Amino acid sequence: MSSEPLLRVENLKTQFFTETGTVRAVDGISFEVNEGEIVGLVGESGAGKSVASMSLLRLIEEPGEIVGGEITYKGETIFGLEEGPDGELRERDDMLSQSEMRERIRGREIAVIFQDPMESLNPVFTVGGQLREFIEINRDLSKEEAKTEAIRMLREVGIPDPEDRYEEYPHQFSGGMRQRVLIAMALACEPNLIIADEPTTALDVTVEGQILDLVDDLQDRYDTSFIWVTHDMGVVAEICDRVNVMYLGEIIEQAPVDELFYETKHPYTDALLDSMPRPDRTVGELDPIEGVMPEAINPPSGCRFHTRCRDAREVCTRVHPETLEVDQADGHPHRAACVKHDVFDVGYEESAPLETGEEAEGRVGETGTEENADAGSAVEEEQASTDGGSRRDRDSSAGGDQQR
Ligand SMILES: Nc1ncnc2c1ncn2[C@@H]1O[C@H](COP(=O)(O)OP(=O)(O)OP(=O)(O)O)[C@@H](O)[C@H]1O
Ligand code: NI
Repeated sequence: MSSEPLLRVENLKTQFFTETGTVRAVDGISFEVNEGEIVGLVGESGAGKSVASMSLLRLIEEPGEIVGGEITYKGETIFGLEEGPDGELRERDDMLSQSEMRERIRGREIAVIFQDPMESLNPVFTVGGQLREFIEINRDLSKEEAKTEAIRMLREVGIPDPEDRYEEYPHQFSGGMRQRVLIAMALACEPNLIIADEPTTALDVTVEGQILDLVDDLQDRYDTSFIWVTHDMGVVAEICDRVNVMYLGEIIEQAPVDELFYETKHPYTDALLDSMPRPDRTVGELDPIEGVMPEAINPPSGCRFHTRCRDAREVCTRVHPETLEVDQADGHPHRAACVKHDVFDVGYEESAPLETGEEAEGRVGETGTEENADAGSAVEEEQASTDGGSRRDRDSSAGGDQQR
């Protein structure tokens, strides 16, 4: 991509400082959103998708904090740190202020749609009234103009009889209709970017399909960019142009959508795809991912996925892989954080296969690992980390992070 991306996220880190320790919810993620793109953020529950989304709008609350990295939107700094005279990291001067975020960015430039419309809609006011007020405040229109615009938006997102439905309360709308209202609200200020955090998860498949079609259609017409958060690879396939796969606070694979599905480079993505219902397979063939995702408070050493990985070898317990470019597709990089790829060059081929999951329990898995022959020539050096440094020195107190 030649032009500057709309949004650029570099090495973003968000942590929660809890009584039991530091939760590294987002741990150094980098990605971009270009004009008019739908970019997926996919991963299991707890991967850090929502925390990442909220960080982009600086909506992280105590005990959470963005502790590192940079967020740039249209060349402006949403978040950025620099080293002060005392050597401490501090917020950069060019970082947008809280009031600029509130008045200029949130809603107007970057809007959010949440999973549960009932949390975003007030049950005691009419749907139309809430939409009208939102438009009135954010677009400096008169009450009458805002009402006309609200009805137009309701029609635009496929609410039948919008003049009548305008007067109704949220509980009189179905789940799918409420979600349409939230999409109308997000679109109302014609933002350049909409962050949608699992907005269709609570809906049945047919309604979900309708909403995804609607978004596709609106995206065409308004050229809005989206960050689409989901745990569902089916949704990713249907709607995304490019995808970021998250595991335990990290983006472990990043590629254009077809490339991700057909040229998968990370075993976790493979496992996610295998666990997804597909028309060419019966439900009986579904292969759920072994085990559960470990706690973000004390992630495994080395590659965080090694405890569940079919391809894990001894080296994976020691080397923490960066997310490196392993291929190109349609002018976009295909990045993956798995040392089995040659660019890592840490001795994966020579390393002894690990016994994980069912193999460790004595039942040999059908995915059986490759030849054992040359195993054992361990590689000592660790992959140098390009860690941008954290704002506070709290990192070291968290424990369980010996690999950095
Ligand atoms: N307020 C908080 N205090 C402490 N830990 C938190 C807080 N909010 C989130 N976390 C932790 O941050 C990690 C990432 O959570 P997040 O909600 O981003 O996951 P997610 O990928 O959105 O999952 P889901 O699919 O369930 O929505 C989890 O380990 C979670 O427990
Ligand atoms: Ni979430």
